[in-house]
Amino acid sequence: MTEAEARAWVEALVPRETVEQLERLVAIVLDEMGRQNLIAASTAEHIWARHIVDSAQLLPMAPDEAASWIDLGSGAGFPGMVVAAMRPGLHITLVESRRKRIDFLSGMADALGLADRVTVAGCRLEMLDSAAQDVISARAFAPMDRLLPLAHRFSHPGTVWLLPKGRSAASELDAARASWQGDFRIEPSLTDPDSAIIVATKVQPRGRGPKQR
Ligand SMILES: C[S@@+](CC[C@H](N)C(=O)[O-])C[C@H]1O[C@@H](n2cnc3c(N)ncnc32)[C@H](O)[C@@H]1O
Repeated sequence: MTEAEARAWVEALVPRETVEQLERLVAIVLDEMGRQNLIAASTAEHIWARHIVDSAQLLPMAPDEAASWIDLGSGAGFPGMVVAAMRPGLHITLVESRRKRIDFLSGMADALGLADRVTVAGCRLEMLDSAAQDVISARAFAPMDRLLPLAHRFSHPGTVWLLPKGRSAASELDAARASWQGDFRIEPSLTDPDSAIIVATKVQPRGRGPKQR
């Protein structure tokens, strides 16, 4: 997907004000790159395809009625801040443990006018109080067999898990299935033929009955 195609894809999906908000997000991330390594430098020239659309492509996979979303290891705000900009009505928690990135995310939420719907949880996920969420996302955070035990306490029986992965999607899923059950599927990525998104629901440890909300 070229940068022009990526922008056109976004423009077809959201109103002009949201596109402008995403333009500000892009400018803020690129400006911060002089101070900290938020995204791989090689991807900066392709930020609309590699980061904006790569994040936004999760939205159609999330239920329309979702009201809460937690993004694990948000880094520069991908995918969580993009989702917050594109889906009004959602409350999003961005979990990030590195001080400079926490400050960056808080500043960006303020600058984009999203601070009332975005909570930056500036701590390690392991330290965050449990709170069930309708959607859990995590891009480049941890392999599934480490992520599911860490994050399962943020789920309820209807939670949708959206996990962008590289080539490892199928092998990670196989490994996780040894200890976890649920409805799992792998969706192709729009932005990279070598990548995929694991979509999961009803995730629970093997051998345990349905978890009560
Ligand atoms: C490889 S980066 C990915 C960032 C972003 N999701 C993306 O795809 O561009 C992983 C991020 O997770 C954060 N992180 C790693 N372990 C964490 C933990 N246990 N709790 C919270 N954040 C964590 C790191 O500080 C880093 O910003």
